[in-house]
Amino acid sequence: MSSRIVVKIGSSSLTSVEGGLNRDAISFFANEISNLKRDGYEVLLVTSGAVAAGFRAIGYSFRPKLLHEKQAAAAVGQALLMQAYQEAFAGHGIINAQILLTRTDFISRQRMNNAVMTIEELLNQGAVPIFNENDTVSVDELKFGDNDTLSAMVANMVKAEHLLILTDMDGLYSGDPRKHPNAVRFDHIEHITEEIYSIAGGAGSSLGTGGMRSKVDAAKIATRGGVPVFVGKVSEPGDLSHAVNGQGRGTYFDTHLNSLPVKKQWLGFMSTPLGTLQVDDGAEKAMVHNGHSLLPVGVKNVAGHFHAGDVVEVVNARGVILGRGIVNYDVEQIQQILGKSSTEVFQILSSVHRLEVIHRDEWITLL
Ligand SMILES: Nc1ncnc2c1ncn2[C@@H]1O[C@H](COP(=O)(O)OP(=O)(O)O)[C@@H](O)[C@H]1O
Ligand SMILES: N[C@@H](CCC(=O)OP(=O)(O)O)C(=O)O
Repeated sequence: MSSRIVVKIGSSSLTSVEGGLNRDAISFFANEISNLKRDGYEVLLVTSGAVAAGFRAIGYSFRPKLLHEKQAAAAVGQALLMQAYQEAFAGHGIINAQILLTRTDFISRQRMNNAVMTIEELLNQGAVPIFNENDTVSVDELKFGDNDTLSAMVANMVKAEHLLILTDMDGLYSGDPRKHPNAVRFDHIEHITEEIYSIAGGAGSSLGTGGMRSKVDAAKIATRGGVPVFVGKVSEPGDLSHAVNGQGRGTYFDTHLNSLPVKKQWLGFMSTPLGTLQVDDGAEKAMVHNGHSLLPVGVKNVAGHFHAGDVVEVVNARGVILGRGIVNYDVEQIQQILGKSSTEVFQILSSVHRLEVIHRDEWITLL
């Protein structure tokens, strides 16, 4: 299998504030991507810009704010976006394919497997698949909202070698450079800490959506899935190859993990937790640092409405989220056995299927 690169391009790099596509930018990126293909990489493109490309064409003077207006603009703009890419890539003899996804597609293992099979075949045939969110059918709470998260999920799904998130800023700075001119750039980030989150602000222009915050979110998802991430600017010929080779103008988020099995990707980033377990310091250490399962004795509190087999979030004594797991008991059972030793659990419950509250094979650390 040749190396796979997922490239995400934000609205701010493709469109103008007045609305409409910047065709020069599109042909520049098509050129950069075709060079990567020539170097032997398989490239998957996640592109934003449908709303920005379509809102003028459909008759709005400003980028719309209401959901149904944005969806209408995106429906118009998506066709314009694909047309522009197809024209630009055709000049390099490259065929494109359009793939529109929503968060629910990732929640369903079957839909995800189908998507993976289609993508594998497209890559086999030498095509460059182009992804965007399926804005028309996405509903508020299910929306990716920005395509940064989508790009991380795609990168994990196809086990990419790199995720390159391209934007109008050359990396993550110690503060938004638009507001803090003396901010300095991070070249490498080993671990995404709370401090990194606190400096990553919102969108810098009326074109973008998630700003650096959603890019850090995306970097967290991808690096947890074993995919290293570059966030930065690609505006000169050769910049995209430099970004792949570690010499890009931006910030690199390192990963020390191997690619995550699909089941754990689902558990960590696509599942919906139905409850929360609070654990004590001993259980935190056992689960997070020693790779052990969670036993009833380590559980301090429980909240939510769930049954055995559902996903729950686990927090430590200070309320910090440690990860997610599939729970082996109903909430009512946990209320009876929290803090109890294994012997007591067998005395309290009439039948115990598995002693662990969460087995280590059904757990993902998200710190
Ligand atoms: N700490 C930070 N470092 C760099 N940029 C930041 C930071 N915090 C916020 N930003 C803003 O994030 C913007 C990029 O995100 P966004 O506008 O959503 O672009 P895109 O459309 O490419 O996704 C930058 O233009 C910048 O103003
Ligand atoms: N799906 C939307 C993406 C919205 C958006 O602006 O995202 P981004 O520029 O990546 O922050 C579109 O194509 O307009």
